[in-house]
Amino acid sequence: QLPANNNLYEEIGGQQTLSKVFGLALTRIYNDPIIGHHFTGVPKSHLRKHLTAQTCELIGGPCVYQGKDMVDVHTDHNITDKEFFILVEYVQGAMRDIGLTVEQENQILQKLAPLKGQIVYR
Ligand code: HEM
Repeated sequence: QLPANNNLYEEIGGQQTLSKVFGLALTRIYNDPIIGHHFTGVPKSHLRKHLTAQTCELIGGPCVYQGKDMVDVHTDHNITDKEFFILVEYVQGAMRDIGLTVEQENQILQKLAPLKGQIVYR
């Protein structure tokens, strides 16, 4: 682990908070009638771990994402723009429900948004 150095990461309560956010978001995502089917056979704990580390790293926390390449894991799913936004809304809703401020929410979403090009189907 690298030393922590980021205000946003510290401010929200670090990995513990991120893990709660993704735990809640993934429960909802796995049950969603439109996007839930993509996750059949994918252990929730696996995604939770990787999403937490990836987001921690993106907001300057002391984590190194050790999951697979974003294009490689998503390409076979032919994910649409609409599906992407459905998932992001669950992440946003979970941040709200866990108690992050709208400003913290937006700062985190701004870091996730640029990944869209690697996730949606072209
Ligand atoms: C900001 C949006 C997203 C982020 C940050 C993200 C991130 C990730 C990460 C970190 C993994 C784990 C990689 C690994 O296994 O090493 C993953 C896997 C996966 N993602 Fe996403 N993802 C996003 C959007 C989506 C969307 C919109 C869908 C589908 C509707 C989706 C479907 C999947 C599936 C099905 C897997 C598992 C693939 C497999 O293990 O074969 N993702 N994603």
